[in-house]
Amino acid sequence: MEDAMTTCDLANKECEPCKGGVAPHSAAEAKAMMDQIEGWTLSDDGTAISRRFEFKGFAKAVEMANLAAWLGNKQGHHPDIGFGWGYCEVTFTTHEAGGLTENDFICAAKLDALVA
Ligand SMILES: C[C@H](O)[C@H](O)[C@H]1CNC2=NC(N)=NC(=O)C2=N1
Repeated sequence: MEDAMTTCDLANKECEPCKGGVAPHSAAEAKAMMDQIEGWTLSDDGTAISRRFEFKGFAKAVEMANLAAWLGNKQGHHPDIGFGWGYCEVTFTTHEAGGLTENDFICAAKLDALVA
């Protein structure tokens, strides 16, 4: 039996271009995916995942924002990013699906791998 997908498997996948008409994960499917990523929070409505990175100072927060932006651009799947002194908050959702798809979890796992 194939063992459950792990973070490293997800991190080795590439995002599929967001095609319209793709159904988002159900809340149950999204919840099941959460144990394959580290430190992310599922939104109350189950449509997005966020991770808050905390740092001393502003420069590291900007660096993290740039890293998340670079990853999103490379994958063609873009995060929403908020940052300020001491923190950077990264959120993934699939806008074209109106919720979460595998792309969001792939990007989260890739970001986890970059900061590990
Ligand atoms: C045409 C282009 O691939 C799409 O507009 C992409 C761009 N980046 C995206 N990023 C995210 N997070 N969700 C999307 O639905 C999305 N769509």
